[in-house]
Amino acid sequence: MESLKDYFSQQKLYINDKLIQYVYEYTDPGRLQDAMLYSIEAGGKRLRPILLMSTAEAFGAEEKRTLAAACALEMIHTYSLIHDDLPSMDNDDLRRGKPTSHIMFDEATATLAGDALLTLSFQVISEDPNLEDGEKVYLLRELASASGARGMVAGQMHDMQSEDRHIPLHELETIHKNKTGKLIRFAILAGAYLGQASEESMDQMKVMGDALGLIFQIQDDILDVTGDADVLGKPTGSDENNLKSTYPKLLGLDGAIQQKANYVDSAQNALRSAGVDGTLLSELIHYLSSRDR
Ligand SMILES: CC(C)=CCC/C(C)=C/COP(=O)(O)OP(=O)(O)O
Ligand SMILES: C=C(C)CCOP(=O)(O)OP(=O)(O)O
Repeated sequence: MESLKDYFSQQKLYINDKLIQYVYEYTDPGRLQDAMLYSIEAGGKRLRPILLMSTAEAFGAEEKRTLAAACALEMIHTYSLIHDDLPSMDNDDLRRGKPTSHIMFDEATATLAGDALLTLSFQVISEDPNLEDGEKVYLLRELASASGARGMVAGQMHDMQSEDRHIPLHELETIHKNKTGKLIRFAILAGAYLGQASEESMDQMKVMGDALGLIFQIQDDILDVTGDADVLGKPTGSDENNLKSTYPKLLGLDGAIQQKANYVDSAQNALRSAGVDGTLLSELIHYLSSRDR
């Protein structure tokens, strides 16, 4: 197999082309389209669509059947970052190594570009010619649930409400499971579903998806303390500045690293039990837990 880096670059190109194609196909020239393209083209590792497509591949799904869900997921993720950076939320100036949308355009345009990416995500799944109607309903339901008022949006609300106060570890974990974990869980779930995984395999993949979401967020918290803003493409130290509770703050840096290692074990165990060729996914777990992203 080619190296993980080559695989990533190849998948990224493929996903980027399709994302841009969708924006042109479903929007008209003008400021809104410019703002949507600006954030989509600003970069980003495309981890969520890559996870979705890699899981689908492990279960033998045809690649063309995975692209709409993969791009929809990245659109929702990109919208969430645009809104997360707004002055009313984290008030950040830099994202993906570039000025944030509200700095480049203005606050109203950034809000609307986020709204348009969110709604476009549901449109591209619902109109995809490679999916059966039942599959579309499943994907739309799971994506809405992962991103909505009991998913990512709930996590963001809870996160904001926890600023400036000490919260216990179980509460921090609930925030992360919703804010970051649910989209990552969707990537794994949707990939396994499109590959027609058995019920038993789906159950294991859900466990893996939950663990991976926490691994991802713990690493993000760690990098906010130890990372390099130039490598990350966003400021470091913002959790400290916004007085946010994080794993390193609650457990200390070593404790956070240990907690992450526990979740890596759970994710790898669940993957082994899923009865699938998990070579690539296993490498991805390792990559997500260790990379200077
Ligand atoms: C509905 C909305 C707006 C959801 C935002 C979800 C999200 C994961 C934001 C980034 O979190 P972060 O602030 O911890 O990360 P970063 O350091 O990248 O800003
Ligand atoms: C959920 C969090 C912690 C925000 C950043 O996510 P990524 O690290 O995946 O950001 P991009 O590569 O997509 O910019």
